[in-house]
Amino acid sequence: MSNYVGAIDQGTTSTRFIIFDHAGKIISQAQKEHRQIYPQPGWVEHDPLEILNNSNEVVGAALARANLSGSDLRAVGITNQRETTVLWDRHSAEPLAPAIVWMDTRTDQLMRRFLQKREHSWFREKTGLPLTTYFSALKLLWLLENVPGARRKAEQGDALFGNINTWLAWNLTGGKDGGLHITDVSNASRTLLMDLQRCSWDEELLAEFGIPAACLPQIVSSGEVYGEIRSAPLRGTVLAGMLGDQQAALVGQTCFAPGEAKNTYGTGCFLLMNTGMEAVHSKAGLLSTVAYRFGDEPTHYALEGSIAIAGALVQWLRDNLHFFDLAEQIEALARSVPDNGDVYLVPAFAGLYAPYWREDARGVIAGLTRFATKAHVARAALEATAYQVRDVVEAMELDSGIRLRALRSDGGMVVNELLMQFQADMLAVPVQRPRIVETTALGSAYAAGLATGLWQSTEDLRANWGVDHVWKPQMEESDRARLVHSWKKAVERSFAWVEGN
Ligand SMILES: Nc1ncnc2c1ncn2[C@@H]1O[C@H](COP(=O)(O)OP(=O)(O)O)[C@@H](O)[C@H]1O
Ligand SMILES: O=P(O)(O)OC[C@H](O)CO
Repeated sequence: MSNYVGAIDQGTTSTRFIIFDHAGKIISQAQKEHRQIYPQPGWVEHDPLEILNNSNEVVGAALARANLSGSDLRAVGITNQRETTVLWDRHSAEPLAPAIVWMDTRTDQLMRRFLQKREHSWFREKTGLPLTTYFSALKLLWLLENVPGARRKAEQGDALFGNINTWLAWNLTGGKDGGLHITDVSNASRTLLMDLQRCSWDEELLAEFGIPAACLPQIVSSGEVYGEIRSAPLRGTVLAGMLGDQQAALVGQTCFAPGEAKNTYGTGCFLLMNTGMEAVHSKAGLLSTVAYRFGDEPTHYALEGSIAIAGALVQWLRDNLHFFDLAEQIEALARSVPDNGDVYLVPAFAGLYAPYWREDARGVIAGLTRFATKAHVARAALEATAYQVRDVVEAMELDSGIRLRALRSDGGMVVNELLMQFQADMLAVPVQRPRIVETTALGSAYAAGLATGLWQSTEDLRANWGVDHVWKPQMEESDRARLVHSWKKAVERSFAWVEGN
C-alpha cells in the first residue's frame, strides 16, 4: 500500500494540494489563488465553482509533477477556511449564491435582531461561541432569507448547506450522483448550530434561527474512511480526513497534549491551545471549539483566539493603497525605518474579533504626524499582527492559567523575519518556526493517514516535528510596555465607529 497521502488545503486566499510521505516530507505541491469578491462595504464573497475548479487543477498539477495518479495515494484529507458558507442545489450541483466568506459582516443587522432576545452567554453555553457575524448560522440564514426559493428548497432537502470542506467532499465523492453530504466535528463546531458537548446539531438553536435540519450535513469524525473519491483526478483513492484549517495546523504542529499551542499567520491569525477532552469555557473573550476527533477516539477541544485581519492587511496595502507589488516587499519597506515613528494601525476591517468582539469597530491609523511616511505605515501594519497576537496570548493565559513558554508559529507570514522578531519581543517568549511550515495541509494528511494506518497514533507523529528557526526576545521591558500602552490606546480609538449597535 502506498505511503503517500494527499491534502487539499482550501484557504481564504488560495488552494493548495500537497503530497506528503511517512516522514511528513513534501513530495509534490501546487497552489492557485482565487478571486476575492467585494460587492459592497463589509461583504466578502468567493465563487464555489472557481474554488472547486482550482482544487481540481492544483490536484492535477501536483500529481503530474510527481508522476503519480489518484490510485498512488493511500488517502486524501481536506482542510479548509472555516465558517465560509455555501448553499447549493443537490440536483444541478449549482451554488444558489456566491459563498459568504467568514469575515463578511453583512449579517450584523440579523445579529442584532437575535441579540434583542438572547444574550451572548446563551449561545456561548451551547456552542462555545458568541453570536457574531463570523460564524455560519447567520450567513446561512441570510441566504435563506435573501435568495429567492432558497428556503423552500432547503426545507425539502433540495438545497444543501456546507462549509467549503462539505462542498468539496460532496463533489469529490459523486456530487449530484450521490455525493456524501458530511462535515467533520471541527468544522461543525464553527457553525453556531452544534452542541459543543454532544457534537450534534442542536434543535433549540435550529428552531431559534429557523434553519431546516434537512439542509444540514451529517457530522462525522475528523479522521475515518468516509468513502471513495469518484471524480478525476483523484479517482482511485479514498477521502479519509477533514479538519478546519486552524485545527489542522494544531494537528500538523503535533499539539496533542493539553497546554500545547500554535499560532497560524495567514489572511487572519488564529492561536489555538489544546485543552484535552474538556471544553474550557472562556472568560476572557476566546472561543471554545472542537480541536479534532479521530475515528472512535474521544473528542479533543481547544481554546481559540481568532484575529480577522493579519496577512489581509498586507494584501490591502498592496492592492488598495499600491504600496508595493508583492506581499514579501513589505519587509524591506518596513525595515527602511528604524521603528514605527509612533504610528499604529488597527485593522478592524471586520470589527475586532478576539478578545474584544467589537462589531462596531472599524480600522484606524493613529499617531499620524508630518513625520510619518509610507514606511512607518507599513511597519505599523506588520506590528499590528504582533500586537493582536499579544492581546490574544494575554487572554489565553488568563483563561488557561498556563504561562506560554514558546510560541509555535506557521502560515504565509512566518517568512517575515521582522514580524517574527517583533512578535518574540512583544510576547517576551521565543517564537519557533517548525521544519515543515505547511502545517495546515500536514494536519489533514495526518488525519487521513491515521485513518488508513499510515501512522498508528498521534504519538507517532511527534517524531516528524522539529524546529527550523527560533526568534528570541531582545527588547527591554520598558520599551515593550510603552509600545503596548500606545497600541491599546489605538484599539480604543477604533471602537464604536459603526453607530446603532
Ligand atoms: N513576506 C510576507 N510578509 C508579510 N505577509 C506576507 C508575506 N508573504 C505572504 N504574506 C501574507 O500571508 C497571507 C497568505 O498566507 P497563507 O497562509 O497562504 O493564507 P491563507 O491560508 O489564509 O490563504 C497573505 O495575506 C499575504 O498577504
Ligand atoms: O484560510 P485561512 O488560513 O485564512 O483561515 C481562515 C479561518 O479558518 C477562518 O476561521
